Amino acid sequence: MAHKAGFVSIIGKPNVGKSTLMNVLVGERLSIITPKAQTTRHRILGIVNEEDYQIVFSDTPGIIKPKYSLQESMMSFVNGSLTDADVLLFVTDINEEHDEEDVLEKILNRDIPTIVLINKIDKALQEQVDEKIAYWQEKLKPVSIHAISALHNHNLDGIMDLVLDLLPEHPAYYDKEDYTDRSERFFVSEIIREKIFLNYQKEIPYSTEVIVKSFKEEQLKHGKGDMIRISAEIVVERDSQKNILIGTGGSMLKKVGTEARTEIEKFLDKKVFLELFVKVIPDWRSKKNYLKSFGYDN
Ligand SMILES: Nc1nc2c(ncn2[C@@H]2O[C@H](COP(=O)(O)OP(=O)(O)OP(=O)(O)O)[C@@H](O)[C@H]2O)c(=O)[nH]1
Repeated sequence: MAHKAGFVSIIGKPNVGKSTLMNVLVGERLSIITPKAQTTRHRILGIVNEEDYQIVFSDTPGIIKPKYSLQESMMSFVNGSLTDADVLLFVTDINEEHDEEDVLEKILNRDIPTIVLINKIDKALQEQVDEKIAYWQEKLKPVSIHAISALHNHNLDGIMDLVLDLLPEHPAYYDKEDYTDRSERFFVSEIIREKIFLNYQKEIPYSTEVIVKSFKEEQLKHGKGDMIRISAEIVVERDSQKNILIGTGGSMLKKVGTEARTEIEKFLDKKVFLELFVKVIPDWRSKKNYLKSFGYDN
């Protein structure tokens, strides 16, 4: 049988469940997930390899009207993923009344086969589901529409086969051993960022970036195996944010550090020693040079 390969972009508004879906489809916990909108800031690839195919999924930031440079970069990642997509998985949340015009603007007239996934139906009535299916059928005329729950892995069964049908014959784009394009360092910084999204409110998560400064493998004494020593910097925009991040007597930062370390140990399957520092860079989200050095130059 001929080999198939291609790019499948997962797109939609913030918080609809794109990262949850990608992790289920790829079978790895690659993208971080939080109840807050705009958790995903980059385009992250999740690769599914079999002998006769390679599907390269892209998780992308939720589509918004950008208000500052960081969000502009986030939207350029979305545009990039639309340029090379062979198939689109458009995810929409059945319970949220998003204004989807900006999404439609991006995907209509592109001539990319589109599958609509109406997500979070575990929280909806059948009537609502039927109504939304009719709505999206009329609006997008997609290849097919599925009412799913990514969180509960419900109704996802046929989607891989459908995607595969739509992919062209092509050699693999990536090594067949790879399951992502990102480094361990990147995932470590994402896990720390996830814990910040989960532990702080209001503007703190959105004003924060995490940079892994060092990542060193060390031998434990007495033949007890390896450990990884990681040092990471948490960047915020103002002194007041730094104080909140650290918390009274360092309590909050300690909590974030412990939660992150536990998760990083699971991810790397090694013992980890994690050190966190907080640094203020005024207005970094609007400064092109910082955005570039943090990986947002697209
Ligand atoms: N009830 C329910 N919640 C879900 C489902 N899928 C995802 N969620 C929740 O929705 C929230 C957002 O999920 P994400 O996967 O981070 O959403 P996203 O679209 O990647 O979000 P952005 O990073 O803002 O683009 C999380 O709290 C998920 O647990 C679902 O099928 N049912």
